[in-house]
Amino acid sequence: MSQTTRLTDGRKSFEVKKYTFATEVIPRLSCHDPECEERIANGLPVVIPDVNLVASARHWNIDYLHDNIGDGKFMTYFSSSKKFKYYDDKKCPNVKSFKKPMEQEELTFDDFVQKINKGKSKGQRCYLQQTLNETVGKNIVSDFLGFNWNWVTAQQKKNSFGPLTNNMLLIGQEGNITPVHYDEQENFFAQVYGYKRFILFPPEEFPNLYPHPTYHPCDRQSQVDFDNADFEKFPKFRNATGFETIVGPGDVLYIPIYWWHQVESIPIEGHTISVTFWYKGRPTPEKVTYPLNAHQKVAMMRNIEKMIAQALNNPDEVPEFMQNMVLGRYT
Ligand SMILES: O=C(O)CCC(=O)C(=O)O
Ligand SMILES: [Fe+2]
Repeated sequence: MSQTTRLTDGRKSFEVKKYTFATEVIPRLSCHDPECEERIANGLPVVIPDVNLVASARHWNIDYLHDNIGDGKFMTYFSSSKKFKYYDDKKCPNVKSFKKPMEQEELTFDDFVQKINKGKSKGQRCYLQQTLNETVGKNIVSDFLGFNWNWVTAQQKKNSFGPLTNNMLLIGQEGNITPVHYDEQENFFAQVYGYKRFILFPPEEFPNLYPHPTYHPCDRQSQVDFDNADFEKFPKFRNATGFETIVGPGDVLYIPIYWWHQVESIPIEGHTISVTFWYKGRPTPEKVTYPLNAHQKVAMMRNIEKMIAQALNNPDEVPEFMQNMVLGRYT
């Protein structure tokens, strides 16, 4: 029997799996609370329950979307486990031994609904992850226009975020897990339907979470499996300490750029619906201050890794090169 612990979204309480690492709770603060503004300005996560970012979509459910979302195609991932570990197709040739952890297919919404039902009998899970685009029907457009653009655009301006890159619609089956990874964008994550558990780690935790190399298809993902952590291979994972929360309908979680996150759809409402607001990061400041912060150092490591892989022009040569460069020399 695995151990469990209890977490709350501020209204309900949920029993969730207890992992090997300790966590603190991410604060839940009103959008009118100056501390909420401060956290966003300082690049710290916060759950905001009252900003009504996607209140105009509060009636979204599978049936409504089925009737209104239009005839566009929706990228859908299929996994024979609970985990949906993202990989970049373009980087697959870089690692010959790489086995794709999930399948992907572009489906109409109608096909997606049918696949959910069929997949259940085949023991396969689905996760729809599609940028909202111009193919959506007029009711969805109207709901979209009703998002709280005033608030989110004011945040973008105040915090000097770059442009909005996209709004991703996520529809997951209960129990689906997006394993721990970081993104290179700022994210206001809006929960529409059902509940999700978020486990976050700051960029300082990079050495404890052992990301795959940048040339690897699973770049930005941790190599550590929380359900089955290999402490021999990844000893510093013992030092990891995180933050966590549960978001429910109406909640917005600010996920700062380069913050690690694992996301778990809580088994309660059958499925979960979420919408992301992804923004490019702040521009590099004209006057850099030292010491660099963890997020700037991660960005620098990524650039150096990419430069080496490009200069060698052969991903197979990167591991030995990197090891020759540091092993036994900096310890
Ligand atoms: O909700 C999920 O399963 C993943 C979301 C995520 O990783 C993100 O919004 O950056
Ligand atoms: Fe993410």
